[in-house]
Amino acid sequence: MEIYVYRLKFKNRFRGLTERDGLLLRGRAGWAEVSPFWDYDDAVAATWLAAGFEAAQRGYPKHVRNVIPVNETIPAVDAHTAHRLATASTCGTFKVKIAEHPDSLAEDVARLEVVRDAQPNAKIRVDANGAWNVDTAVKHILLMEQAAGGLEYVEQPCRTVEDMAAVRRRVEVPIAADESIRLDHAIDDIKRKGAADIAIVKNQPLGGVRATLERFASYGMPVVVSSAVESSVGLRAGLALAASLPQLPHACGLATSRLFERDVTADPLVPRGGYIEIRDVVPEHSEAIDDELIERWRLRLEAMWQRAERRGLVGGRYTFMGRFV
Ligand SMILES: O=C(O)CCC(=O)c1ccccc1C(=O)O
Ligand SMILES: [Mg+2]
Repeated sequence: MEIYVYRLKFKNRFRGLTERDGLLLRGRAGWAEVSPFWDYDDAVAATWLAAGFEAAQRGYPKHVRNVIPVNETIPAVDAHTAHRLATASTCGTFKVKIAEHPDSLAEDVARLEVVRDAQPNAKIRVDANGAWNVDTAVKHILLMEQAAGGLEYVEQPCRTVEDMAAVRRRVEVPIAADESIRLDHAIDDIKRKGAADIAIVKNQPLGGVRATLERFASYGMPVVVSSAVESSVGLRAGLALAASLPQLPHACGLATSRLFERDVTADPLVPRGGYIEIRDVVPEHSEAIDDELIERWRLRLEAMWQRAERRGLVGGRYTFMGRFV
């Protein structure tokens, strides 16, 4: 297996980041991505590695559909930019990032109003990334529901399962769990406490397509497959997961390629008419990468590979090829 480092630039700041970097794996079955964020430790990163290793060596399980409905992702940008992004989109569902800083309510409301103005018939969902306490969540959700003229769901309004459950009892808008699943692996607690209506699932943090599919039956609620803002190589794995689920009642959060200035391919996985068609992706581009970043990835890969090997998630040998060109 050959492993390369890639780097891409965001058009607008996303999750506080201006760029995205990670590893591209070429295995027996094809290309795959491993791109844990830098704030994750080696134990967490090993699970992300398992997802990419499996995809590169074994490919993906059988699909039950070839096109995946997706949401447009509107980052926490100013109202003018949000309006432009929403107008340009062919998607029937919009996910609007909100609550990016403590005083963001007025900006959040304005962003939702312009998205609704640009897309009168679309479904709109919001993602608070766990920012609120229970009272703030209840208050803001009601205001945002008004601003958006209805919300499909609110993703992770509070950080803890208890608070999510409390909010869910007090608002009618459905609640989706993301960080509670992807970081805390608390699906059993979510079910026990009645904390969510929908589960957000992400391929890399959950350890790959097969591991996530196996767990799906026990979730007991609809799932939405979302990206970890990967390159099109990583998005391809998310599409494979969405394509293998027995039911897919909601649009998936996989339309994130356009958040980059330029993807790893000139033919990226972007929606047409609100759907992404599934196909393999062969990378041919990365932004320039300095030696220091290459060295950081080389060391991190060694550490996560050791961890994953001890857990029986990877095997054999790899060749670290350095920067991808
Ligand atoms: O779901 C989407 O539309 C985009 C993906 C996304 O928002 C995201 C991307 C990287 C890390 C966290 C998140 C998140 O859903 O919170
Ligand atoms: Mg989220």
